Amino acid sequence: MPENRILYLDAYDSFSNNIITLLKDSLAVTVEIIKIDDPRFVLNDDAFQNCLSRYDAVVAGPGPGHPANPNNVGLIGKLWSLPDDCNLPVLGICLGFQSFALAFGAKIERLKEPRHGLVRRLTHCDRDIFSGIGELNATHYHSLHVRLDHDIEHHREARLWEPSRTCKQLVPLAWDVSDDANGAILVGARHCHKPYWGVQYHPESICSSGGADIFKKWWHEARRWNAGRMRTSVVPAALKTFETQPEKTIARASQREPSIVHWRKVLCHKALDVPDLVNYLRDQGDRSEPTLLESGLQDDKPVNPETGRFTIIGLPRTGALQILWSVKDQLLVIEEGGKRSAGRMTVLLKCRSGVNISYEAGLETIDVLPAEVGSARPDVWFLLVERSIIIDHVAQEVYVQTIRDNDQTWLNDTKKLLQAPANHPLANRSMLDPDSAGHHVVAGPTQTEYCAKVRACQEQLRAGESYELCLTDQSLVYNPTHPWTLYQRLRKANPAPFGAYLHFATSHTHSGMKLDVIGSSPERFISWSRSGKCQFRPIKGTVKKTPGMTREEAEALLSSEKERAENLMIVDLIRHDLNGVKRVRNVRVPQLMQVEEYTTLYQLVSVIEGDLHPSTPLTAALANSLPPGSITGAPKKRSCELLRAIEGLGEARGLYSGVLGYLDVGGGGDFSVVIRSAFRWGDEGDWRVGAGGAVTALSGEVAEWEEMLGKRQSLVDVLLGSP
Ligand SMILES: C=C(O[C@@H]1C=C(C(=O)O)C=C[C@H]1O)C(=O)O
Ligand SMILES: NC(=O)CC[C@H](N)C(=O)O
Repeated sequence: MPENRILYLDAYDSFSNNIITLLKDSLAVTVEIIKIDDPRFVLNDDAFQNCLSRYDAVVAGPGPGHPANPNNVGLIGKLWSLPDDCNLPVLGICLGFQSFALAFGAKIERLKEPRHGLVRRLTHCDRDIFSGIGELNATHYHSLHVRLDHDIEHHREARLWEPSRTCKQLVPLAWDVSDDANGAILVGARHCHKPYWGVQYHPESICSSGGADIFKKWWHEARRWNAGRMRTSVVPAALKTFETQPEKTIARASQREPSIVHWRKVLCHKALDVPDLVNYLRDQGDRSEPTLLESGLQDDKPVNPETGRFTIIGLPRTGALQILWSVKDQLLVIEEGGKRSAGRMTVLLKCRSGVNISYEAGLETIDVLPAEVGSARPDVWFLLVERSIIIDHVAQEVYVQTIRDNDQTWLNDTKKLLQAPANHPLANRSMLDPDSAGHHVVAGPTQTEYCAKVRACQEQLRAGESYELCLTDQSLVYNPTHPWTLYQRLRKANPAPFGAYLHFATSHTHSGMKLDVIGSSPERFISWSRSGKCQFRPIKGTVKKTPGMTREEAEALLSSEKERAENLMIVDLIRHDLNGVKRVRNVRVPQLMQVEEYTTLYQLVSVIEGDLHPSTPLTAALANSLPPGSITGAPKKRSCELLRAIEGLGEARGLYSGVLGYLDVGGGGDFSVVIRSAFRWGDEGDWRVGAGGAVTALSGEVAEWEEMLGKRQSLVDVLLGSP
């Protein structure tokens, strides 16, 4: 274990874990994290100073808000006035840098045009922490900036590196002089004699270059300063033993023992027709409704063979085990065979089954209060599925599987059924029921309202409260037609890698709860293999397919700075979520911003992967990453708080923008983001269709409105019975 210790002060940013990982990887140090509002230290300076004495240096992190607001900087604000004998080296990043500069006389001003996810070439002094760094691309995430009152226009370039008249203690180290709208922006500085450095960009971003080098140079300077003072960190013995304890947990790998699955491979005479098969299974009387997670096809090929390879038809038994969690009443219900009991929350992550998790359940994991909702709804709903039919659309194979003991008869009968030739009972069953009358739009946003919300988001972005906000809205559509009929229309209109037809219901007679879902999501949230390789595939960046639009044209539109910035922010955010999982290794980005084509839209998609340690539960990355970053914005916590107020739905987002998928009995799992989907509670007649998009400083309000319409269109068309 390395002896050197860095304290990271976390201002609730969504990139912190990337900084921490880069520090650990490039400096071979231990990094410990304290939140800026840690109650042990905010009102107790002695305790804070005592805590600092255990570290060799501090990194004061980025974050939302303004450095003059004590709630936004918390403990970071205390660093700049430490008594001399407590002083230690600090690197401030973005908000941390702004707090440093503010403390020594700089002004903090709003940029004319905020810079969120923009990459710029820096001009640096080639000295100090920038010495020998060479060309540097820097990703910026800020709305505010530090002004030293350099009159750049009227000075020779050499003056860039001298302190200004008003801030004599701050020595500039790097500038961005490429920006016509904002003028020269200070992006690096140090104190003239105290051990404080700061940068106004994100060295850890996937699109920044030289991040590790900057950290190494800073660390070199920091150690030199400590050596000059003969300062060493004091680690109490108790802390040392505490740190070695987690090693013991490695032996827990046995958690991954798979349950016993009985299965048969089926040789089919022709490709199975999924609706025919589901129709047949639905007619089989004594069971619950089949659950369908379908990989959509176009011209008999998977729409996306990477994410949409398998179709999984689940056949839950009547009275199957279900586990439900409700955020509003904090109630966990376990139901099996019609009987109910209460249990502890920890049961949830051990069950392997079909699962849906609402946006609000995700908010609960990041300590954000959800919107006030009228009635308690299940926010997590697990359903144990013992029998299933799996169609592999790539290898063109079909499997029948069960985890029930002594289920050979069912296995054999189902195999026979699937093998039978073309004129068997499965054929031609997918006649659609006629549409029931009376469907209509019940409620939805108007353009005026939506555009006002886009502007409200942009005001928060300009104020530095967020870097990107994924604004969404909900429309209600009444259509009493059977959901299965509606799903069959949807799968034709908008075949997607994460098609879903689900009917969940509790059997309890008094407060029976029902949920219908029809979905056509293009977006994988997370999948993980039994060996612990996990993958996120955020979509961010959308272009509507207009008649005659070529892929080249779509690529040109999606390569704009606005679309790339939106995507980059979410890539960095998801890297952070994944880097925050205990003992995760090798977080990487094998695909950065590639264009993927769907039925009605072109989208920009990135892939983030990492490897879970054998001692880490396989569900850890899922649990650590809710709600999905692509439907929140960044930084996640502050953005969700702002969205709650701006969206003002007076309603939960519910399953929309939550996640839906399965945990397989062997330990793997695959979850989509619930978008391009509709859901309906049994006690309400109306389908809820959510849609939205990321708002950045560069967004146009009408374009955002149109993007939202484009995203909800296929669902609204299906629900309104349009051809
Ligand atoms: C919010 C939605 O989509 C999300 C937002 C996207 C965007 O801003 O480009 C793209 C895909 C989704 O992550 C939606 O479809 O309702
Ligand atoms: N990345 C950051 O730390 C941002 C700092 C500050 N909230 C701004 O927008 O300028």
